[in-house]
Amino acid sequence: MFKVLVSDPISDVGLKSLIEDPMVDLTIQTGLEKEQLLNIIGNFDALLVRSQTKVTAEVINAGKNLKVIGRAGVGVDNIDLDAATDRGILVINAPDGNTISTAEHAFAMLISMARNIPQAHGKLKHGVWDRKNFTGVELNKKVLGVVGVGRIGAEVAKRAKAFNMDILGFDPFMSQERAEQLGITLASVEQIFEKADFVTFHTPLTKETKYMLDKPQFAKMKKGVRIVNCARGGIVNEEALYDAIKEGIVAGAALDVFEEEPAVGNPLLELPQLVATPHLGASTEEAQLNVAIDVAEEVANVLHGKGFKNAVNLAILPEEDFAELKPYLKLGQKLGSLAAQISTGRIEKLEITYAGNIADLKCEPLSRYIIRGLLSYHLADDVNYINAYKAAKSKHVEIVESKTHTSKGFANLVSISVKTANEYIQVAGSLLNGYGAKIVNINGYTVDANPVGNLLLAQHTDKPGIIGIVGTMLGEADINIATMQVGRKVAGGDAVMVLGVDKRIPEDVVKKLEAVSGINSIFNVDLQN
Ligand SMILES: NC(=O)C1=CN([C@@H]2O[C@H](COP(=O)(O)OP(=O)(O)OC[C@H]3O[C@@H](n4cnc5c(N)ncnc54)[C@H](O)[C@@H]3O)[C@@H](O)[C@H]2O)C=CC1
Ligand SMILES: O=C(O)CCC(=O)C(=O)O
Repeated sequence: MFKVLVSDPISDVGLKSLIEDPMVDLTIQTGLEKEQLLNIIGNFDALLVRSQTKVTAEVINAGKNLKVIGRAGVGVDNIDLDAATDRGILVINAPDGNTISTAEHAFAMLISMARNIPQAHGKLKHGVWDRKNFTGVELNKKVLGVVGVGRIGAEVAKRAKAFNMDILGFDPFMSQERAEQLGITLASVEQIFEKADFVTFHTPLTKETKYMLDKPQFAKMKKGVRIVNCARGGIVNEEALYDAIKEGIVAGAALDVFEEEPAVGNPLLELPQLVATPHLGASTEEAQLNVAIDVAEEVANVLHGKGFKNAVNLAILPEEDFAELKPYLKLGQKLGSLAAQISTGRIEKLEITYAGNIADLKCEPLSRYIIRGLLSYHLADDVNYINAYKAAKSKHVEIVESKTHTSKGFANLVSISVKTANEYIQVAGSLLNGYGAKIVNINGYTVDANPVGNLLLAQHTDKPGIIGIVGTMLGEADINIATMQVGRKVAGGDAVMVLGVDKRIPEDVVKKLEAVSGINSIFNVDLQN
């Protein structure tokens, strides 16, 4: 008998596959206090949650019998994935079932904000017939910027087309062809922020998207811009949004998500320009039924040892598949992440070459780690070891793998080339006997860098003084340089500098470094995870 606990309100019709399973003993107990959950979780093989239950490391460690955690929805930010992975507990989600509901909610928020519907409704309910203070704006012919054109962003764009809006879109994986299909003009995030009358966010919260709309970006926006965020709190910096509203840059904001939830007491709620809902994007009968069906079926499959589609972590790696490759896996993931962080433009193709003695191994598991490293920089937990090839296919990234015994003097060499719409990036790494994993080549320059922590990568002209200036600027910003590597092809030509630094370099320091004469580009690379 499998014991399954449902600890958040999840549609019971959707749970039918579990309720009717003779091998499943289902307990539905919502609103549990932390201590209550800790006391009972040890009895269960599976836990099903929405977003209220905080599945912390403490809960996971108390779940001695837990085999699977199911999230009825997309985001898994309420589940400690590392703790689950460490314990070999599979985490699955239901990414497709709430797309339409969330897109409709974002659109409802956009229209209510444009026409001041919640504010006017509130006044009328309190007996005030106010027709003077609620003049709105039309959507017709306005520029809508869609940041993140995945499942939900694409549905929002379709709806905006029906309202005759001009749509600018940015997504690191959106091709020209896909943009044309959706009637979207491809634009950079900077262009969107500068040109849009409305901006709506539909990305996950990642290191890259955290505070992507902040004070410097607000300063460049059109006066009177309106902002929608129905994705995740923290994509828009709330403090900066508050100031931008007060300064009259932002005419309205519609938020379904907040940096801290429940957002009761949030200062933004005091502003009349704010339209807010308490994380209701997926709260429709249809979405809740869909996600419940998806997650219940997947959990039942896992418990019965059958196949499943939507794993979020790497809990069940078949060890025998990768025993010999194990030392390379982290290196592979870091090479993928490095390539993602130093490339610009839509990723179109990933070529992986295994050279030297690694060419004799069955390298598919390593390729999965490389793909994961490359794609997860943008897709966060949506891509993992299990779905890596599928995620690449769904984002139209071509994967080409090859092997050779010619390894440029290294016993083993893992090289990856990433073709984007703008450029061609190459990085390579090796496991060096006695030294561990190293990045040994970046865009044709020989380097010797540890694939860990924070790196500063500068492409520059090989001339006296540059290294000193960089060192001084970092010193002034209180950033300690742990390691330093310089590579060049010819004296006086193009060169690359790779610095290992003890903490992430703030964006204002990066901007100053970019302005140094002789420095062509700067990348602030994070290889911590
Ligand atoms: N308010 C709510 O109740 C709900 C909120 N969500 C949120 O909406 C988000 C989007 O969901 P889906 O569309 O289903 O996910 P998705 O994975 O289909 O789309 C996300 C898109 O964001 C893109 N992206 C990543 N980094 C980016 C960047 N820096 N700039 C521009 N685009 C970037 C990705 O390439 C991807 O195409 C989820 O991550 C979740 O946090 C999802 C469902 C309900
Ligand atoms: O369960 C919910 O209502 C939250 C939905 C959500 O934010 C998600 O699926 O990412």
